[in-house]
Amino acid sequence: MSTNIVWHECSVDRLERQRLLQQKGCVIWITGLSGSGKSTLACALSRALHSRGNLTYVLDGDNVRHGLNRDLSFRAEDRAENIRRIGEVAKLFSDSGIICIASLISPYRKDRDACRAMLSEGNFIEVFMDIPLEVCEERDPKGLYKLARAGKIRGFTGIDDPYEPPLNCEVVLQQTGGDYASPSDMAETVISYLEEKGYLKA
Ligand SMILES: Nc1ncnc2c1ncn2[C@@H]1O[C@H](COP(=O)(O)OS(=O)(=O)O)[C@@H](OP(=O)(O)O)[C@H]1O
Ligand SMILES: Nc1ncnc2c1ncn2[C@@H]1O[C@H](COP(=O)(O)OP(=O)(O)O)[C@@H](O)[C@H]1O
Repeated sequence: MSTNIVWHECSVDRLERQRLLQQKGCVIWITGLSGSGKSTLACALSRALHSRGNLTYVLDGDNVRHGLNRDLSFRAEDRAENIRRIGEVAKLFSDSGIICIASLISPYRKDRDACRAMLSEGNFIEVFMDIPLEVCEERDPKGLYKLARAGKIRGFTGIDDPYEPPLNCEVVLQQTGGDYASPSDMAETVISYLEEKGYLKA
């Protein structure tokens, strides 16, 4: 525990950074099962916003586990710590004025809500990839569901570990008609939300 520490204020503040970037910093938190399309959406969204002149940064669970979170496993306490750390880093990015896109399973509602509580009202935009387990399992791009079904991976989300869907999130992406929206259509849905809420201007 850190004790005897005092916050040091800097004269260059969030508003000035946002004015420089002509946008508002925020966190877009993409949650969903493995294979639901979180990373694909994160990259499509980052690309689409970048093309419009908006500065973004993607924090992908898989990628952050290669460095900052390499010491964490997939048991509940370690997932909670993974989410907490990514939440704290995302908060710093949003304070810098950047649109931070965090894409990680983040299976527990309590952990996601704790990240929401770190940010000011409105600055945590939760996006739920509402894709059924059967579809994710059918996609299985890394072959992990197959390993989990064979008992070669224990505690795999959706198979023998829980996923708690959001109850009240800002954006839900799901099947429309008989088909799934393309990643770029999904990115446009999120961008429309950001535009409507005024994040894409200072
Ligand atoms: N046991 C278990 N359960 C779920 N996922 C597993 C597991 N073991 C490894 N993987 C791979 O790790 C990726 C998920 O990492 P995250 O940091 O997003 O997970 S979490 O938010 O801490 O739950 C996840 O990546 P995505 O498929 O992109 O979601 C998997 O490739
Ligand atoms: N909107 C989509 N429609 C159809 N397939 C998709 C869509 N988004 C992603 N995919 C495919 O689903 C698989 C999993 O996507 P990925 O982004 O890696 O998911 P996650 O990060 O949630 O594990 C990949 O093979 C990807 O090409």
